[in-house]
Amino acid sequence: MIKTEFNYGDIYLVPKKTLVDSRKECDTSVQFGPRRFEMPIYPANMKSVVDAETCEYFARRGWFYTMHRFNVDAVAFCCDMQSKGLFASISMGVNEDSYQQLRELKAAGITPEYITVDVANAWCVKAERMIKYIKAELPGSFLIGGNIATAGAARDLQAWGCDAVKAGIAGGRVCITKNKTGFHRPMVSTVLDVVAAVTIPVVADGGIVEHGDMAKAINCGAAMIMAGSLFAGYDESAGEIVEIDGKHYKEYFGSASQFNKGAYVNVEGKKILVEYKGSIDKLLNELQEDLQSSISYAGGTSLVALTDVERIFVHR
Ligand SMILES: NC(=O)C1=CN([C@@H]2O[C@H](COP(=O)(O)OP(=O)(O)OC[C@H]3O[C@@H](n4cnc5c(N)ncnc54)[C@H](OP(=O)(O)O)[C@@H]3O)[C@@H](O)[C@H]2O)C=CC1
Ligand SMILES: Nc1nc2c(ncn2[C@@H]2O[C@H](COP(=O)(O)O)[C@@H](O)[C@H]2O)c(=O)[nH]1
Repeated sequence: MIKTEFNYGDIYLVPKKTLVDSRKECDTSVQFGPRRFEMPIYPANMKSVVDAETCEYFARRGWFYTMHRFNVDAVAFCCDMQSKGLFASISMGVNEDSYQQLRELKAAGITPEYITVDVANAWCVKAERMIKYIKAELPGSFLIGGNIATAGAARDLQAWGCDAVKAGIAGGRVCITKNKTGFHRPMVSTVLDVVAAVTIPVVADGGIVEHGDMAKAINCGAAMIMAGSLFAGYDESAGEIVEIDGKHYKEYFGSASQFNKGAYVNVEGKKILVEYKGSIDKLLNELQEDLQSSISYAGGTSLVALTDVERIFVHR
């Protein structure tokens, strides 16, 4: 039997009576682990999206962030953030270089507030070992495990010790996993399944195209949303600026791209150019305004209202 599954573009939310006098009354903040953040969306832990400056910018603004894990000195990064009174949120892989970084953090007495285990398919023995290791060695860190795309994977990651899971396989803009391996699940179906399977928060990762997709992800039960291409075209994004025929672009490349890996081995990502749009401040304000508006259409004053509206599937 072939199942029908849905992406953000296949669904819409049905409006309720608005009860606030202004969209400004709608509160977009979210509790995620030990902290509360202004918005439930944050930039992807990719080298072409975030660097140390991006992370500091988001943390100072009261938004969540996660530093990527590619050639990063985790001890130096965490020390720098924490010495500035900001939280430290880092990523780890599943190989020896990541175990080494974790040993160094522990030896230096540093506990990052957040650690994300970042692999393509975290429903695997190497991620299981890493998740259990982090929970044993740095139990004070809030541990996000990803990525996964099914209820079974979500249950296992919770059982292994994750405090949150990150859901979304092969739905990203620079992803070529589905082309090269045949594996993928649309985001709405992924998030609904994963959320129903666990009692820990779920991060919906990838595939955000329209601002309204934030409300749709939350409607499906996501606590947080990770997005790459949405944040890639700005001054504060990490990618390089490229000029072609007088027009400016920013590089956006997958973590499993040849460009990021430095070799054409197990490549499951590509590099693209996205339109350069200047300062990110305008985008962040607009995302917040749009989400406030979504909450008002849901008839509420906070994000929880979005989980209690009817979801319709649109056949195109
Ligand atoms: N969200 C998504 O859909 C996807 C995201 N990515 C991103 O790309 C980056 C690289 O991901 P990833 O390749 O997992 O990380 P790494 O390149 O760090 O690989 C992790 C380790 O796991 C092994 N490994 C990776 N994939 C498999 C597999 N399918 N079967 C068995 N062993 C495997 C690798 O060995 P070996 O290389 O020898 O197999 C390697 O030792 C990450 O940042 C990830 O988030 C990549 C693809 C999909
Ligand atoms: N299949 C791949 N997925 C990747 C790669 N690098 C990152 N990613 C995933 O994409 C999202 C961002 O998606 P977007 O639609 O918001 O642009 C990111 O968070 C990762 O989960 C890759 O090389 N291959």
